[in-house]
Amino acid sequence: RNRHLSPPHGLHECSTWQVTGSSPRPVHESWTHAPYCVGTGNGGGSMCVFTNTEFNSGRGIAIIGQPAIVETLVNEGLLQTAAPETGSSSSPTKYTETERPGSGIGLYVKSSQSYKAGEIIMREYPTLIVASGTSDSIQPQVLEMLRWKALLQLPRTTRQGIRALAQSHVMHKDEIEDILDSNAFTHEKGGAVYDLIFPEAARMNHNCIPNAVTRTNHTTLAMEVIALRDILSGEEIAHSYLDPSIELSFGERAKRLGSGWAFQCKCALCSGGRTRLERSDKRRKKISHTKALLETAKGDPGKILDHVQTLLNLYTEEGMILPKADYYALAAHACMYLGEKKKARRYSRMAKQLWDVIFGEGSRESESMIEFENNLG
Ligand SMILES: C[S@@+](CC[C@H](N)C(=O)[O-])C[C@H]1O[C@@H](n2cnc3c(N)ncnc32)[C@H](O)[C@@H]1O
Repeated sequence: RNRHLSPPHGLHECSTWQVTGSSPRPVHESWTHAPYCVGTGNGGGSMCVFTNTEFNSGRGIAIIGQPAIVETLVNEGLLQTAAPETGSSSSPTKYTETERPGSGIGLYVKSSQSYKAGEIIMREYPTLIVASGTSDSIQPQVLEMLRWKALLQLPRTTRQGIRALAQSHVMHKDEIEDILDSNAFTHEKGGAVYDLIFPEAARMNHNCIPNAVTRTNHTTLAMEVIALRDILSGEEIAHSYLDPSIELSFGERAKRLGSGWAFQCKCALCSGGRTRLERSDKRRKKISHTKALLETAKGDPGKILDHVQTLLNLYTEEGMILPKADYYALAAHACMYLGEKKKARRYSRMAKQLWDVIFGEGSRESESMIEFENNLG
């Protein structure tokens, strides 16, 4: 499916971002329009459009899905807004949308502004949700009609914002389907998959060496974009549409981005010339090879530490930040087995620092490193 891939395992989990507010309102009071339903023809089920135009200070939200799934989402707190979005007075933006040839609109840090590693760049609530299974259990024309119904029920500004998003214009696709394919973020929750439209976050371009990462709140399905490293004035804010924990060569990335999103990548690495690309491909191959060696080193902390240090150096040279967290943690454990407490503590802190960024402070991953340090004595 042509979607922003799910972030690497567990990345969507956000255990620290607590939702405040009262208990959810009854489901029947949640919508400003009567739910619009069609039978799916599969065992008498139905697929509906649920819309609340007042949600999120009048930006609105429309959801396409089976009533039971949507009811569960609402009961779990979907319609509670937990924290201000960026762009509000309490959270002004330090980035701006700029159009550049080759990659269209992207998000760039404003002049004399910057982000620190771990800083929240953007927080946004979804405006359109398509619940999983929807496309498998319903005729394409009916689904197309439901998508249009959902869009047309949204407030005009929101609708215009969604229709202004990028499209691939390939294969005479339906407009809304094309917008979803080019812009939706996928989130998994309770065995279901949701395609989510965040009109602002959707302006983020792909980069093969991302400086930002996204995480989605499990309850509200709001998305946060976090700086993976310091991002300076004028720099583009970009995340990876591909799973950054897999080292793909330039050719493989080009193939996946072409078939998934129908574009040729113009990020600094991909347009940086042959020498740079060849070096990167070689390094990524070496990373894969070292990972394979690591698999064979099980039970030998000395060897594990050697391979992990090689990997960490290669990731640093390549500018890849996200995959390092797991290896910092592994290095910490290897050092502990080798009796090198000081080094173990250092690696453990590096793992925690990165997991704080990726999953949030207080996340299971970050807490595990605190426990590790406590057990070190
Ligand atoms: C989610 S949108 C990103 C925002 C988009 N540039 C816009 O103008 O709204 C995805 C589309 O942006 C373009 N794009 C994203 N990353 C790119 C990159 N690294 N190089 C070239 N085009 C890119 C492609 O057209 C892609 O289908």
